[in-house]
Amino acid sequence: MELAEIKRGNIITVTITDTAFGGKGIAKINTPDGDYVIFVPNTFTGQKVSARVVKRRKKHAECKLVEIIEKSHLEEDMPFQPISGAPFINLPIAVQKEFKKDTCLNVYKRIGRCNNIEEVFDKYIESPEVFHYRNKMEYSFSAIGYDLKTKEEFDGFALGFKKRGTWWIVENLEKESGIFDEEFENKLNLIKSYCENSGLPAWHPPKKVGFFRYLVVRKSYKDNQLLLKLVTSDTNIEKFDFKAFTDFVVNLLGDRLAGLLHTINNDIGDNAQSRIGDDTLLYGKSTINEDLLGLSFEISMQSFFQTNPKCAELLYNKTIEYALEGNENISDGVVMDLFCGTGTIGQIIASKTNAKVIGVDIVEEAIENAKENAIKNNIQNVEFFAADVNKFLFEYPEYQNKIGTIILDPPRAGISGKALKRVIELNAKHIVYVSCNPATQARDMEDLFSAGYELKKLSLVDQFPHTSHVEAIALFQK
Ligand SMILES: C[S@@+](CC[C@H](N)C(=O)[O-])C[C@H]1O[C@@H](n2cnc3c(N)ncnc32)[C@H](O)[C@@H]1O
Repeated sequence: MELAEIKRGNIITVTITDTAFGGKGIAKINTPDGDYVIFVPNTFTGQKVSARVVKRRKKHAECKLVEIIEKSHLEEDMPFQPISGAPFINLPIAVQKEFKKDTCLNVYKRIGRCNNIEEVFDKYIESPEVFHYRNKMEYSFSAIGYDLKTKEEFDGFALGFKKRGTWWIVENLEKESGIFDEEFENKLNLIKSYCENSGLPAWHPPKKVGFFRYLVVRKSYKDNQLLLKLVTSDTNIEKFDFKAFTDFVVNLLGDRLAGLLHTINNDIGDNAQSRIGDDTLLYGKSTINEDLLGLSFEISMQSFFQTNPKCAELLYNKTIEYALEGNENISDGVVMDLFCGTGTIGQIIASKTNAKVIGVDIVEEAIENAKENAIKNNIQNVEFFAADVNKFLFEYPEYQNKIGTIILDPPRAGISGKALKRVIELNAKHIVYVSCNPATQARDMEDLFSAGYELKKLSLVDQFPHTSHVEAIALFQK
């Protein structure tokens, strides 16, 4: 290929020769000035792909994957429908492990300037279940579909996942994806047909009109039950028979249906906000139960709960091991569980020690769940606050020098600079930093090192098989 073909908007064909952190495939063009590098996310060494150029720079270009033309020699055939959320499902798990481990450790060296990462690296924890491991899925409706057989777009009614690289086209899920509940996904087509036959239209993302928007499903592995939420706009809502829809879903899922919710959302964006709104309970209950490490958790639709619960037990075991390591006097100080979600980590620590534990999360529903869960688990030495972490630490300066241990588990974007500064001011001796994004965790390492913390141990957990994502647990001490 010629360098002249690398123009914004052009579709190019390249062979991937290497894979970088985050599942970014790399292709190269030889030029008299050295290699020109082309990045194509969600591709792997050995694949021949077509990709759209989205950014052209002097030495490299960023592209979006359009299609995989030829599989990599490393890939195997799988009986699942390929979806954009599981781009590496055809790669053996051992190959995924090697690339995740190598690229993550490299990020800690490059961004975190952590030159002894190999020495402090503790364990790569594999997911106990490689397939059907997720406990939550979000399916989109769209009036613009993509037929996987004819490889053509169609106007009509689709329910499934977004086509790679688009926010407006949906590929119908004709058979299960291999990462969520097999029985449910094989019935999704029936839900799609029911909705389509109602005569109301699927959402048209570019025009921002239509009725059916999302179907969100949460699964309890403990009870083998499903909690569903249908998100619609309110356009012509009076024409939709919710009673008949409820009867249909009850009939379809039988005892497996824990509850069915409906949410109206007229938000024109295509973000997480578009899935939330005031819920109406159409059937059953609005929460499901899950057991983790002997504790019981009630979870609502909005509350964060680790998406791979069997692997989360291993993640939490390692987190607790790090929190207790060289920390015999943990019960003398306060333990803070920042970004606590439904309070899982805080409750496990509280159940194993006499320490006073404080949990903070911004989602009020999650904190409500956390409080109820603590009562249910008969844990008294824990207190939960619904607040922004930064504001909470600002409003409660009295905790400074009283905190022995901090657990940090921020969302993918990481902790804000301001909040990290406040965490550092708390002057805790032990920080266990759990992260679903090693890049932002590595970024924050520099500040922790400058504040006198040393990275003692780091483990990676394969919470998300078949994606480029990996969870990391780092133990810092001073
Ligand atoms: C990765 S989850 C961690 C959840 C929990 N530790 C667990 O394992 O279940 C990140 C959490 O951070 C919360 N969050 C995001 N931004 C926040 C903020 N500014 N202040 C407090 N919590 C926040 C989210 O609601 C979410 O529950």
